[in-house]
Amino acid sequence: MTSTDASLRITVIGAGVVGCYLGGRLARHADVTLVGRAHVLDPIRAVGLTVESGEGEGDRLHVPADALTLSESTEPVRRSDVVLVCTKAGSTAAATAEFVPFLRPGSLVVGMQNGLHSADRIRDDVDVAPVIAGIIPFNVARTGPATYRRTSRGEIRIAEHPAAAPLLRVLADAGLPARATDDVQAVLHGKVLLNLNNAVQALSGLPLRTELLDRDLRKCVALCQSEASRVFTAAGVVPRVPLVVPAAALPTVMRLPTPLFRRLARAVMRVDADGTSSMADDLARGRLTEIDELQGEVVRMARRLGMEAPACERITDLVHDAERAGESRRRWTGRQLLAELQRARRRERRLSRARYAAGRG
Ligand SMILES: NC(=O)C1=CN([C@@H]2O[C@H](COP(=O)(O)OP(=O)(O)OC[C@H]3O[C@@H](n4cnc5c(N)ncnc54)[C@H](OP(=O)(O)O)[C@@H]3O)[C@@H](O)[C@H]2O)C=CC1
Ligand SMILES: CC(C)(CO)C(=O)C(=O)O
Repeated sequence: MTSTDASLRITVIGAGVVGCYLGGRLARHADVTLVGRAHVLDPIRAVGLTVESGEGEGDRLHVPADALTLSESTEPVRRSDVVLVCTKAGSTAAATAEFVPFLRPGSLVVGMQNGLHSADRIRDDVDVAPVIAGIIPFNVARTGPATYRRTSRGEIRIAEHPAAAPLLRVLADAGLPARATDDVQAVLHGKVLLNLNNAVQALSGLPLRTELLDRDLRKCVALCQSEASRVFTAAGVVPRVPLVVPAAALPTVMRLPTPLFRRLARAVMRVDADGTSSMADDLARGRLTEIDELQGEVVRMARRLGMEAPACERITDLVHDAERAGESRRRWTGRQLLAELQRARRRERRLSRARYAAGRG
């Protein structure tokens, strides 16, 4: 532990793959409590928590169970300096309602979820403490009952706030590159651009690496990204993509459509052969996904601006279909999914020509 921040008390609300990875890395440098479900905490109670990055032996940490506080109730928030909210978007409101009664003035709440509005929504329900956004740019996978592996790289971003300084210090002590950002909206939008890949990967049912090696699936992601980029530009946002990735040469098979896609691919190509996105994980476990915060958010923004985002809209519908279908959901090949998105775009172009003609007639 560092002498300065050893006493920083951090509670993770929603200890799943991201929360356990962060908690495990931070445990030697802060007083960490993981609040989560029994199916996640019991294996940790039994054997301790292991976190690794797959980047060498030295990067594997074992945290004995008694070096953490593990709780199924949010009551430990009562003594927290920092609360990291790591639930999925759909569980955030309920989780916030559970921890807010224990929140003490002077603590800091950080919403770590993907999507644009997580911190804003938490802030609506919190009046005793500042609530800021944090962005996790890397992917984490559960590789054993109590083992969590970071499968790609990137620097955590935390919205600039004076109360965030101790958190940034312990993240650095824990070897988790992290930086304050003065334009968190730009980074949140940049992260959404990367996460547009999640739905394509989840619909394909392929591991991330295999998905990114499929030319047609890459085109599907690029279609969504180009729609989103147009919408974000129209909204006056210049997204900052939160990736710090060495410019490693990509496999030659990957002739990639956009510079943005190349950045995603460089990060993800370092992923384990069978790494998947958080959305695939949700579908596999029969849970609702975060699609409404990703492609769904692009569609909502587009509508507000009088624009269309047909590929994002079609993907949103397909992921909702997959949520409903459960195990019998369709696994889309690249060719099928690309044809589906191109059809949606052609349909939209026809409609827009008809609207234009009707407007002139
Ligand atoms: N996985 C990844 O690699 C990345 C994920 N993210 C983002 O981080 C966020 C978290 O993702 P991830 O870690 O994958 O999600 P997980 O589903 O793995 O973890 C969330 C955990 O929180 C639990 N939970 C929900 N509500 C409560 C509650 N009220 N009290 C206690 N526990 C609760 C969930 O249980 P239950 O399932 O029972 O609801 C689940 O176990 C998401 O927004 C995701 O998009 C960002 C970057 C990478
Ligand atoms: C895998 C990645 C990087 C994008 O698909 C991700 O951020 C996630 O799993 O949420």
